[in-house]
Amino acid sequence: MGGTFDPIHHGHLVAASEVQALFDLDEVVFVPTGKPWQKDAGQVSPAEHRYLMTVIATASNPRFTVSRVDIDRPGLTYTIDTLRDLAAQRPDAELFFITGADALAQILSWKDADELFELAHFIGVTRPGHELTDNGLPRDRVTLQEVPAMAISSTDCRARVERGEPVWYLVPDGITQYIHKHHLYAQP
Ligand SMILES: Nc1ncnc2c1ncn2[C@@H]1O[C@H](COP(=O)(O)OP(=O)(O)OP(=O)(O)O)[C@@H](O)[C@H]1O
Ligand SMILES: O=C(O)c1ccc[n+]([C@@H]2O[C@H](COP(=O)([O-])O)[C@@H](O)[C@H]2O)c1
Repeated sequence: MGGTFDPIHHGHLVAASEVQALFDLDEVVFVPTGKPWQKDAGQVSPAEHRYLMTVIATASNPRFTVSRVDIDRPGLTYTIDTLRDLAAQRPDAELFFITGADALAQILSWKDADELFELAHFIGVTRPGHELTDNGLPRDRVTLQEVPAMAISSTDCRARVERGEPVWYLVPDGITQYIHKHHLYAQP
């Protein structure tokens, strides 16, 4: 599962857990982006903070791991490179890329979109406020999957912290503590 994870929240974790169980996946690899090219670079927290929060949030699940491939690769982050790196590290694995309905709708604008579908099967999960459609996508390489709806976004979590509002229970407890300890999201 790729994402900016700024911060990781329970929407990500529920989606990953549900897909792991339904597709009987051996491992869910969370891959924090290095430099997401479709997001404003100045607005994204340093990669090491996002990586560490992802490690903390996933530590208790034996099937969840975190990969540094995107944050250690210089330059902008493209999923085509993520999948090539993961495939090289796990030559025998069948790869699935878990993504939200909003990201899936944009996938044809991603770098080397055609080749993406050769490297992985894409699982698009429901996300409140975004319709789940696979228009124009190869049916045999994309599966749409309903997961329990969690109306949580990283944008909202950041805004809540900035306004001094709680994010308890939207993110794992360790993430709330990490955000406060490191004064993320422009807290006073
Ligand atoms: N509540 C949610 N339910 C299901 N999928 C989600 C949810 N939140 C995010 N996702 C999906 O997880 C992936 C990574 O998301 P990302 O890290 O960008 O989080 P985000 O909450 O969308 O962040 P932001 O609000 O900063 O854009 C994306 O594919 C996104 O669609
Ligand atoms: O490869 C691309 O061109 C591309 C463009 C936009 C997003 N992505 C990937 O989609 C995932 C979710 O991205 P985001 O920005 O919604 O956090 C993450 O793994 C990104 O690297 C990939």
